[in-house]
Amino acid sequence: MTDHALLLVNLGSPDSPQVDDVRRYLNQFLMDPYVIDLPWPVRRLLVSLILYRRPEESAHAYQSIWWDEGSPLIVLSRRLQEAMRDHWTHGPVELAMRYGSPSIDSVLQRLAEQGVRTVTVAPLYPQFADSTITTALQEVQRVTAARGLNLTVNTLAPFFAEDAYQDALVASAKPYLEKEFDHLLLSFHGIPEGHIRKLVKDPQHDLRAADSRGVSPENLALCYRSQCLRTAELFAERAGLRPEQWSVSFQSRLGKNKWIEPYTEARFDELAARGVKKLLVMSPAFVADCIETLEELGIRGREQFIEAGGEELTLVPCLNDQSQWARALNALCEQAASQSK
Ligand SMILES: C=CC1=C(C)c2cc3[nH]c(cc4nc(cc5[nH]c(cc1n2)c(C)c5CCC(=O)O)C(CCC(=O)O)=C4C)c(C)c3C=C
Ligand SMILES: [Fe+2]
Ligand SMILES: [Fe+2]
Repeated sequence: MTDHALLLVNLGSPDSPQVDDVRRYLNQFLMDPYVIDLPWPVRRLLVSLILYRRPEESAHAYQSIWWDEGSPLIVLSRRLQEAMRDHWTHGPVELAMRYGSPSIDSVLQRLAEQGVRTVTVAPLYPQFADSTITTALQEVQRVTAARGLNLTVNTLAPFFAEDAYQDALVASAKPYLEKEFDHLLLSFHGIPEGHIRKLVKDPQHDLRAADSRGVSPENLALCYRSQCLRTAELFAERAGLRPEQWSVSFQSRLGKNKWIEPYTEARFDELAARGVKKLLVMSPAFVADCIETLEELGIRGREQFIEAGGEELTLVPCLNDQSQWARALNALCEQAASQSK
């Protein structure tokens, strides 16, 4: 059977690190109602205000991490796509981006024209959030309906607790954990608390909880923050870390709303003040390195930590196209494909 495609979906980057391309990308990204969940006129006004200054700042940040081949996120996702071609035997392996290019629209149309009948969609996010997974799957549904594509679509569920993913994560971090370090910070991308409150109706659910132990399966399935905590707890257990050796934080806050805590920026200062000199940082919300890891943590975060009295910040690379991760992802996608048959 060669008519069953695997479609990897990631977030996407600007076409170039120039201000105009960054503005266009940010406009598409931030006007997504799953990202800024305000009524259209208010969202338009807010995004226009953000676009007054942000494109220049972000372009500067993108320029500091851009590679000759392009955006690290796209280049690394392409490399993963190539690696997956050695494993996925049911048809083509494609890559699409939720924002920018290659768009979900262009890739699904091409697959349908090639005679593909079934698509297993793999959003490349270990944890669930409306601003990542829901919006990507909605776009797949929208395009399929709008273009009248005759495609059966099945999807890979959030995989933060899957053994194959956790094993790959531990294997990727092992060389770093074997060297001397004072503390491991697991920094996840943040989201506004309101995004979680909208999904988790249980008023008892604690968005400030220090761990995910008391969380019910129903709340865990909808709460991005609890899933991040659980990702870290499972990782630490497998990696044999003691509780005082690691902690969790959330980065990339945008705007004035309350985002999930603790904030990564605050943790850098606290850890340095506590005497941590050698800090390891990993980001298990991303499967590919991107501006958030390379610039926010690797450049700005390092500067901040060292100014606060730290000595060394080492970034553990994301899973990228590591062979154990490609095998693990294929096994997870095979499961997703067979469960839907
Ligand atoms: C882990 C997954 C992600 C979640 C959840 C998420 C939510 C989210 N993001 C923004 C705003 C921005 N994010 C930006 C970059 C970016 N975000 C993710 C992933 C998640 N975002 C990735 C992989 C990237 C990197 C893209 C790249 O090209 O490398 C940016 C752009 C960069 C910048 O200007 O800082 C913004 C803006 C919001 C508002 C949000 C939840 C509501
Ligand atoms: Fe983001
Ligand atoms: Fe960021």
